[in-house]
Amino acid sequence: MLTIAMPKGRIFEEAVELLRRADYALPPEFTESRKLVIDVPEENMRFILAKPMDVVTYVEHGVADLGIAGKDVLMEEERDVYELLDLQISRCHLAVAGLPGAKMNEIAPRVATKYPNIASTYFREQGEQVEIIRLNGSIELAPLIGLADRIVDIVSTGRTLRENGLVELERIAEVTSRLIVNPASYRLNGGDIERLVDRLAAVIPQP
Ligand SMILES: Nc1ncnc2c1ncn2[C@@H]1O[C@H](COP(=O)(O)OP(=O)(O)OP(=O)(O)O)[C@@H](O)[C@H]1O
Ligand SMILES: O=P(O)(O)OC[C@H]1O[C@H](OP(=O)(O)OP(=O)(O)O)[C@H](O)[C@@H]1O
Repeated sequence: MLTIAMPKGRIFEEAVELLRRADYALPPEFTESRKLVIDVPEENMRFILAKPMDVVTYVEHGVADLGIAGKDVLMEEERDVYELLDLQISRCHLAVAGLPGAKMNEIAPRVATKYPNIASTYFREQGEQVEIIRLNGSIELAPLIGLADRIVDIVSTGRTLRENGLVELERIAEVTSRLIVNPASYRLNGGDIERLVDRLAAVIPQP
């Protein structure tokens, strides 16, 4: 049996839709219950529903064979998992943003983000030394109230930036969700996993 860690939240619906398009008969309880472990015996599969940032942890520890995770999450923490497939869902990008015209503080430049590793690598590569301030959400607030000069965050429609009077300054990376696998499980269950990959690959929307 294959165990798949699914990200709750905004990726979930698109991921379920993709699996259904690939002909996986997911029961209604998938979208209609609060259950966190859902067995689909007809497919010899078990799904666990986790926070998006935690999916990689379940897969790395081998309690899930496979998982679906945003490229942003995979970039932020180097984990011992393989990326098998770009699912082309939940498309967005990572960007640097700030108040229009506002310069970085020359003495103590600060960047607020939910992605401290991505942000510090990016600014280091630009040759800029900045202090990274980690926040858990509402990142756009930071420049508005003077906590930071810049933010590094996800941009999708651009609405949150716009409605808060911020502008995108630099694009860091494109983000879509990926199918990831535990390396040991891949060696053990290669055949089953390849069949799943083939079924998904056949229905992935073209970029
Ligand atoms: N507009 C968006 N904002 C944030 N994440 C997005 C967006 N569009 C797609 N994504 C993808 O969705 C994932 C985040 O999903 P979600 O917002 O449900 O989780 P979360 O922010 O970790 O959870 P929570 O808000 O409950 O802390 C990201 O890792 C990213 O890959
Ligand atoms: O470009 P947009 O379509 O406006 O989407 C981008 C926003 O969505 C995410 O926040 P989320 O809704 O996850 O809330 P959060 O601030 O709690 O992270 C992200 O952190 C941005 O704030």
